[in-house]
Amino acid sequence: MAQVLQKRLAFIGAGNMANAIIGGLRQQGLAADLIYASNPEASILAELQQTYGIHTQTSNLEVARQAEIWVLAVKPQILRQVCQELSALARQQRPLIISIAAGVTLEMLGDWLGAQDLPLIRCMPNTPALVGAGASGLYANAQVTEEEKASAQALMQAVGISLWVEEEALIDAVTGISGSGPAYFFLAMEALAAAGEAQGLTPEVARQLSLQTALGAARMACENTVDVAELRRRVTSPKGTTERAIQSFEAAGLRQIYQDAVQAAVTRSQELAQELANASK
Ligand SMILES: NC(=O)C1=CN([C@@H]2O[C@H](COP(=O)(O)OP(=O)(O)OC[C@H]3O[C@@H](n4cnc5c(N)ncnc54)[C@H](OP(=O)(O)O)[C@@H]3O)[C@@H](O)[C@H]2O)C=CC1
Ligand SMILES: O=C(O)[C@@H]1CCC=N1
Repeated sequence: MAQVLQKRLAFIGAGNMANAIIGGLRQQGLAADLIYASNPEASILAELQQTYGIHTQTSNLEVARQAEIWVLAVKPQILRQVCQELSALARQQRPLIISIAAGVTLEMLGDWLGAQDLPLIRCMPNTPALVGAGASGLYANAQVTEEEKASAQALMQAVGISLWVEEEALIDAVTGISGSGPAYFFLAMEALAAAGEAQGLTPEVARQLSLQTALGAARMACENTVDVAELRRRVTSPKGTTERAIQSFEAAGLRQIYQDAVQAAVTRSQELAQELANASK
């Protein structure tokens, strides 16, 4: 965090993911004065300004001009246009540019920014950054210095864990596991609460039991040195209730369901890259 504290950050695009990172950074005590954000919609910026006290502008260029680190946080389909808008400034100012867009490769970013020799990082964060429990994967191009890597690492570590991957293509895997992953667990919580209602619990009791169980299990898994499979076994009494439930999950092919779902997300990330490459031609 100390490294990042000295750098000004510009978030280009202030939607869900930028909000989560900014909120997490503010909660961790990063000075509001060091954070800038741009978005076309002024009302979104007014809310951000009010909640977090950061600098906001509708102009991407104005915000980018202020910062040493740019976080490109627009939808993949908008990123080309945004990069082209920022390309001259990027070449003149040479900030560290971190893209969080799913599917957009470093090569595409370089093309769109008009230079392949800019320091670029692909980062795949997730929304639990908002509560300091994010998980990010990072990959840097050869132009990124060790000091810049440390800044990116410090930035993302301020809002959770941050891990480097060895090949750029593995960012697609990170997207399928942790980028999209919070939604998988939210779905599990929804489904467990619905099952509770089906068993006669009130919606509120079912919701609270489902959420607290998810929180408790996640905390035990993260805070314990014991393997998760062993934690599961400790809940599963021989001939007891959990055993029946786990048998039901296994019979329904839950492990394969996870493999297929992650593969679907990874494939979509690769498809996005292809679609964006085709659109650039
Ligand atoms: N949401 C998530 O959990 C994760 C998202 N990501 C990646 O983060 C990126 C953003 O996703 P997310 O936050 O969900 O999307 P959002 O749509 O919530 O945020 C994108 C923001 O960019 C704004 N925007 C649109 N055009 C421009 C422009 N020309 N210049 C500046 N800002 C613009 C949008 O404004 P408006 O709404 O007014 O158009 C919107 O507020 C994506 O590339 C996604 O792949 C990565 C990891 C996780
Ligand atoms: O759904 C998406 O495409 C983005 C990327 C990872 C999470 N949300």
